[in-house]
This record gives sequence, structure tokens and C-alpha cells, in this order.
Amino acid sequence: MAKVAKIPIIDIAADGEEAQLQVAKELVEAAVEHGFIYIKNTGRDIHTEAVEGAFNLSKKLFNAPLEEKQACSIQKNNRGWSAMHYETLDPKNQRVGDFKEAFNFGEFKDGKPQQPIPPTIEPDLDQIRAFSDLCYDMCLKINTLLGIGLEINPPSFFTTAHLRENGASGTILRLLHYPPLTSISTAESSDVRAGAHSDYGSITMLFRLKGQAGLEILTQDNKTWAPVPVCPPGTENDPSPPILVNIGDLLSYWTNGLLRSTVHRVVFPPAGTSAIEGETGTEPRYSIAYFCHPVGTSPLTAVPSERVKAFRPKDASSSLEGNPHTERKVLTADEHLFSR
Ligand SMILES: O=C(O)CCC(=O)C(=O)O
Ligand SMILES: [Fe+2]
Repeated sequence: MAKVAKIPIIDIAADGEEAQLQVAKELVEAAVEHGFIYIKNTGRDIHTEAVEGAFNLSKKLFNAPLEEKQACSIQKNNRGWSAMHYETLDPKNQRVGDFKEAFNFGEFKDGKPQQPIPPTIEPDLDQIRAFSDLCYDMCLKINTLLGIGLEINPPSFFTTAHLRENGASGTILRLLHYPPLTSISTAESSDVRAGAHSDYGSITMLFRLKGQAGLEILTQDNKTWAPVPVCPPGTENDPSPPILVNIGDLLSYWTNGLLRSTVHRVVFPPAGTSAIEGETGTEPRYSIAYFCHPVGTSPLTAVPSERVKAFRPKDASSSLEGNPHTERKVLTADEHLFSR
């Protein structure tokens, strides 16, 4: 049976400068070592009702008539609905596309979505906006903690680059729906719910539901897949499962590879056996991801942190070999995104 992933659990709801510094250091170590971090959800930053409300809305949206969803099909701007098998995250290893459907909300402007919305959820737009606002606030908080933990001068370096008032960004709130194994008669062992990939942006915040297995990360040492429990030991009695935060490619690039962007995927858990007690793949699975991106025009200039400057990637074949801070062309966040 696969060993579960070792991912640190951090409570960022610390008050006082000293406690905050401690949390910031832990967060950076987790981002360097694992690229994934559980943020304990005691309901202070994102309350239970907000998370539950978002999942209820997600079910409502995916249950909407097909024509409503089709009328909002995903556009070049990465906003809208993607149908079952539309996306293939790991084309080299997948026979068919991902067994999932998704709906991407881009940033709202003046309180309004900038994309077609299925009429079924039109009355719920304020709720969606409020939920993305909570995610946005938490994204800023994590960016500030990373700045403190990396001893960046000023510590607001990453946070400033994410401020909405400074312009539009590729930030996306994504609702995901994965059908249960039982409703798919043709699934083969190579079929996955979401193929192996790393995320593009700065950080991703992932919300999952208790009991719903599927997410795995690629371990660094022996390159095996390790399942990621929804509620790791110590969080079982929290009001909501922890929020899983991971470092995306942009932030890894920006920090010269110091912060790790980790490959992950979503699978059909093997029938009958359960790698994680209390989790199965027999129900439809829902998850919600908030992909943070800096403002598109933000230049990804050298990070003013001694630790980042001194870091040399271990992988000699890496294109980041030698600290490129002094040599490489400064990309903007949008240029980095479009290069993907
Ligand atoms: O659904 C999940 O657990 C993960 C989804 C994911 O990795 C993604 O959408 O990038
Ligand atoms: Fe992902």
C-alpha cells in the first residue's frame, strides 16, 4: 500500500510578531522541502460556512442543464466551463483526457464577472465573489508570510505584486467535479481524473471534502506517488479540513527554484482497498482550487533575499543552473504564464 505524503501542517492564525515569525519560518521550510503545506482551517480565515456554501454551489452548477454550461465553454482567457475529457494534463501518459469537468471564474471587476455565467447560478454571484475575496485575502497573507520567512526586504515584496488595485491577473477560482469510478465502465489503469502536472501560478489553495480520496504527489526521493489525505492526523476535529497550499511554477521560477513546485495528479483510488482510512473513490468527487497569480504586468525581478540569492539548484541539468538572477531577462508574470 502506498505511503501517504509527508506534508507539514501549519496554523497561520498566530497573533503577535514573534509567533508570526515562527510561522513564517515553518511555512518557508515546508515550501522549500515539500512544495505542499496543510494550512490548518480553524475557521478564522475562511469559515466553515463559506467553504460548505462554495461546495453546494459547485454541485448546483455542475447539475445545471448541459446547454447552460456549454454556452459558457472555456475561452482563450482560461475562463468558463471545460467538459469531461476536455483537458489532458499529462498527454504523454494518458489514453483519454482527464475524467473531470471544471468551471473557471476569472477576476470580477466592479463586483461583476467578466465572462458568461450559467443562469442557474446567476443568483449566487455575490457568494462566489465573497468566497474568492476570502481566498484572495488568504493568498496575500501567505505571500506576506513567505516574504517574512525568506527575510525579503521589504517583506511585502510578493504581496505588492499580487495587489488587485495594481492591475488584472491570471488568478482563477476553479470548481472541479470528478465522476465516481462506478459510473465509468471503460476506465483503464492509465485513466486518471487529472493527469500529472504542476500548477502555473504563484500559489494554489485547494479545498477538498472529507472522505474523498484521489490526490497524489510525486515524492522527490524515490519518485513514487504518495496519496495526500484530506484530514491528516491532528486535524480530524477541526471545523473544516485543512486548506492545502502548494507552490506553483511561477513562484518557483521567481525564487530560482528555492521554493518547490511539486508534480501532482488525481487518480481513481483502487477499488476495494483504501490507502487512507475513511477515504474512498465511490462517490463523485468535488474540489475547489484557487490559483493565485501576480498582477500580469509585475516584473519578476530578482527577489531581494539573501537566501534566494545564495541558492543553487541541485539539479545540474536545470536551466536555472548557476544563479541566473544577474543574467536572465526579467519576465513579467503574464509573459511567464503565456510561455506555458
Ligand atoms: O482536485 C484536486 O484535488 C487537485 C486539482 C488540481 O491539481 C488542479 O486543478 O490543478
Ligand atoms: Fe494542480
